[in-house]
Amino acid sequence: MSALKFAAERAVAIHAVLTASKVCQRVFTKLVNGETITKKDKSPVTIADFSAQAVINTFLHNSFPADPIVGEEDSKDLRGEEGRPMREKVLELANSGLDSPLTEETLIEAIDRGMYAGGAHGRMWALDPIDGTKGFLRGEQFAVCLALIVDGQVELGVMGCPNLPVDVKDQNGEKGCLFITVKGQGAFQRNFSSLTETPISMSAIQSLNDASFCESVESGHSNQSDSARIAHLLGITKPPVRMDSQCKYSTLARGDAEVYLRLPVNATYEEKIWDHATGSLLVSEAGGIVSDIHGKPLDFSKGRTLATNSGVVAAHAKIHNKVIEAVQKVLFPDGKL
Ligand SMILES: Nc1ncnc2c1ncn2[C@@H]1O[C@H](COP(=O)(O)O)[C@@H](O)[C@H]1OP(=O)(O)O
Ligand SMILES: [Mg+2]
Ligand SMILES: [Mg+2]
Ligand SMILES: [Mg+2]
Repeated sequence: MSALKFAAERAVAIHAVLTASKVCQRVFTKLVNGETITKKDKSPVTIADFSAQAVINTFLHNSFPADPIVGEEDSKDLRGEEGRPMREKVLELANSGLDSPLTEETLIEAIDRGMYAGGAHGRMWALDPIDGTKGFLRGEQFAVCLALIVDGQVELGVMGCPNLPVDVKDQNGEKGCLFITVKGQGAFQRNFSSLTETPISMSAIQSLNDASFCESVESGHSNQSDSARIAHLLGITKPPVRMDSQCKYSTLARGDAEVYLRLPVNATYEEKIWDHATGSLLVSEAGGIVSDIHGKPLDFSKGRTLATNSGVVAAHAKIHNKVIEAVQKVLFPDGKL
């Protein structure tokens, strides 16, 4: 029997994401002053974001040295005298997850290996070292997300969700889930603590009345009043499941909710490829459809952003059409785009 496609990449990605997730867990709830800064775009970044990117980029470079990486973070804020205090903390934290320690120089190099511009040709990795940094800082959900993109198509995705309960019905039980998917090979979940992978799939609900939908905690990331109107139009009665990060996609993929709405709050924001690559493949391999608000597939070939898409709508394949109809009715009542 020949090995499954991307078996080597899958194994490396699992090891890299699991190690980085544990690095993040090490400082989770323990961040002190000087370990979080605000980026130019006003979003937060912590020593854990930088360390997780350094760790994953190092694993990728060791195994696939020719592969470029589109990663969210860069080393600007860690450079020079001003960046020294944070740089030293990032170095210590990153090295806690690596067998061969990085130096200050190789740390910066590792982080900046994520500056690739993306595009339509060849292999590249997309990395969000901590997706949902705001959730991480609040002590809630966040995800370490890594995907392999080949010629603009997402082929593999691994997501670590350190704070996600292994079983949604046991919110106080074990936490720490790893989600794994390869195109054409299905979607799987395993616990951080075990090697056993279990296939997951979306729930096949009969009626939208029974559905629940996920959206961002942050009203600045997704329009929550539009989503309430869409849910009402669809006959959804359950309150929204608000959750940070791509944990929303894994929540759908394992059947704990049926619809994910990410509705633009302004006309200029372009979604980033690392915010959707892993999650969207998980959902489509679990039986769902992921598109933008117009029903158009997400296009990962346009560079670092989903420049030709607007928002995200994910749902079980059987109801995706209906959800798009409702989204269009609410967002474009005159039929104009
Ligand atoms: N205006 C915006 N619209 C949509 N997403 C945004 C916006 N601003 C930031 N984000 C991104 O939303 C993601 C978190 O989504 P969620 O709210 O679903 O957890 C982050 O990756 C964040 O990017 P960044 O990492 O640059 O802050
Ligand atoms: Mg993100
Ligand atoms: Mg991030
Ligand atoms: Mg960020």
